[in-house]
Amino acid sequence: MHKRSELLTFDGVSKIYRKSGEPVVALDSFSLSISTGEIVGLLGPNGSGKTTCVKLATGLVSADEGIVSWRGDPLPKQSPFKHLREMGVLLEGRGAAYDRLSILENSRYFCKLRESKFDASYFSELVDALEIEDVNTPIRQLSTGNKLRAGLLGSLIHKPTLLLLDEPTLGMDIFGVECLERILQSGVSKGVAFVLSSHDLDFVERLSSRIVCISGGRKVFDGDRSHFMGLSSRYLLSLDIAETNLEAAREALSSSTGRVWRFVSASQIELHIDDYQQVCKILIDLLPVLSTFRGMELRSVSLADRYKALIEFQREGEGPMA
Ligand SMILES: Nc1ncnc2c1ncn2[C@@H]1O[C@H](COP(=O)(O)OP(=O)(O)OP(=O)(O)O)[C@@H](O)[C@H]1O
Repeated sequence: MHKRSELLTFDGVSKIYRKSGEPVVALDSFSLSISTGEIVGLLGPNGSGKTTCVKLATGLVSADEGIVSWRGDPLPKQSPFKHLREMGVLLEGRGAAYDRLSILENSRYFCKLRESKFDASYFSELVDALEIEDVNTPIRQLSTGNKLRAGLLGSLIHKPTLLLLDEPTLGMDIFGVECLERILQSGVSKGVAFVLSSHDLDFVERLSSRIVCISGGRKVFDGDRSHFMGLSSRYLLSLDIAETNLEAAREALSSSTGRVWRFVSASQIELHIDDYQQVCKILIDLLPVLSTFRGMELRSVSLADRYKALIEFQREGEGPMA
C-alpha cells in the first residue's frame, strides 16, 4: 500500500460572488483535505458550492477568505495554475477540449500546455479504456457522450495525481460509465486521488471511499462512506395501501408494529428499520394484514436516501452532523 500524502487543502475558505450588486456566499469557512489514493464523493444540492470548490482548486477564481494549498503550499496569487500539471479537471461534465481539434490533437496540445511529454502508448491505453472509436474527428462532430469521453481523456493524458471530476457521468451511457469506473479503480490502486462532484448518487455510492457533503456553502459531513451509510437505519420497508382512510391505516400500522410510519406519496407509506432482526419482527407482526396491501417493498437504504435525509435535516435548521 502506498503512503498517503496530502495534495489539495482548503483551510477556512470563503467565496462570495456578486449577483446584481448583492453578495452571494458560495462557500463559507470551508475546510477540506484530499490525499493520494482516495476517491471522495463531493455531494450537495444545486447551488451549494461544489463547482466553486473545483474553480478555487484550479485557480479559476480566488478565495475571499482562507487559503487553498497544493502539497502544502498556498496557490500563488500571481500564477495559480502551476499545480495543474499534476491535476486533471472536468468541469460541469465538460473537458476543456477545443471543439475544432480532434481528440488526438487536443491530447497533444494539453500535454504541451502542461509541460508533459505526450506518451503515445498511454494515449492508446486511454483510448482503449474509454472505448473511443475515432480519435481524428473534430470534437464538435462527436455525440454528447463521446465529447465527455474526449474530455475525460484530456483530463487524464498528462498523468495527473488528482482528478477533479465535476458531473463525469452526465450524458454518458452505461458502457461509458463502466469504463470510467474501471479507470478510477485502476488509478486509485496506483495512488491517484479523485474528487467526484456528481448528482449521480449510485455512481458516487459504488466508487467513493469518503463522502463530503456541502449545503448552502457549508460542509455538513466529511467522513468514510461506511460512517455516512451508518448514520441512520439500514432498511426501508414500504407498503402500497389501497385504504380510503389513509390516516386510519397509518395509525393502525403504527399501533400494530409500535413504530411511526410516514407517507411518501398519496398511497405509499414507509418505515425505516435499524437492523435485520427488527425487520423480521415487524414482518411477523404485519403477517395477518399483509395481503390487504397492494404491494410491499423491502430494500437496503441507499446513499441517495441518506443524502436526502441529511439535506432535509440541514434545511430544517440543524447544524453539521459530523
Ligand atoms: N459567477 C457567479 N456569479 C454570481 N454567483 C455565482 C457565480 N457562480 C456561482 N454563483 C452562485 O454561487 C452559488 C454556488 O454555486 P456553484 O456553481 O458552486 O454550486 P453547485 O453546487 O456547483 O451547483 P450545481 O449542483 O447546480 O452545479 C450559487 O448560489 C450560484 O448561483
